[in-house]
Amino acid sequence: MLDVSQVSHSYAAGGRLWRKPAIPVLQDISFTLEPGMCLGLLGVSGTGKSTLGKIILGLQRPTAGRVSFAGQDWYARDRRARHHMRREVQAVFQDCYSAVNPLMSAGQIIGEPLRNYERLSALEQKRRVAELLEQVGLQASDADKRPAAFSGGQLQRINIARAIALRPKLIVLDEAISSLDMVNQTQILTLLSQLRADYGMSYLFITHHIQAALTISDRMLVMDKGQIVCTADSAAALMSSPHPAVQQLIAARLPEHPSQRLDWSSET
Ligand SMILES: Nc1ncnc2c1ncn2[C@@H]1O[C@H](COP(=O)(O)OP(=O)(O)OP(=O)(O)O)[C@@H](O)[C@H]1O
Repeated sequence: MLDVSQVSHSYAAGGRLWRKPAIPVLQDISFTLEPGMCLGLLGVSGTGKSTLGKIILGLQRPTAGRVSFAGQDWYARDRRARHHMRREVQAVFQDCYSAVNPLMSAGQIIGEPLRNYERLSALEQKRRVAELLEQVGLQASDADKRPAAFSGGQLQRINIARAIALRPKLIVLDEAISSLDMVNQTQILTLLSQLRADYGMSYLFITHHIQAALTISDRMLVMDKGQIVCTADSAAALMSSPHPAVQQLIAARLPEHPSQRLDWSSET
């Protein structure tokens, strides 16, 4: 469904008097994502995960390579076709507060993609928003509240409701749980797993949080300095990788007390 082929990207370095060489951020990235699958994209800060996420969302044209979705090249299509493609690929970002307009109600936020893509009567729109709110564990009566009235976890549920409103085929979740406390992280992961089971959507789950990736992903890719350095289909395969980038992610999440450490090597 999603085919990322030999994607490389460099950012222009600027420079006032003379042009500095561009800074390479991604090098020769290739992978596929099948329908209904969750692919975890792991790496420490600055490895290029968000840049890759933006390229996959159609927001950043790569310097080289091809991204195709359902057989269509994202960056070769005309504007109208891209408008249609955007319906199928949605996103949830880390900062749940800046992702919403503080002056809009939750109902307006969730209803925005429906207004853009579907011609619903006011009554039908209200019914769909109420349904979406309930699907993400909120209440229909929350539709009238503004973002300031919600906690971070609740607001991220609203962002998820907006992302699933059009029943997309793929959701790019870029550090979508990273700013939440542990209880909310667990609850949102459970919600995402449930929604995927219900609707068969695919996820690209971008994170530096190895436990979260292991919880939700069918396959994991680890990036280091703009390259994929490890591909793993199980926790055991990931945890046994000797690559320093993987070991760094593992070490970053180990609890201080040895008795609390999990024996990942026995997991499949
Ligand atoms: N618009 C931009 N212009 C120039 N350089 C950029 C731009 N966006 C990102 N970069 C640089 O590209 C590199 C990769 O950034 P990116 O945000 O993709 O990494 P990341 O793995 O998602 O990191 P983080 O988890 O901290 O967001 C970094 O060195 C960053 O400074």
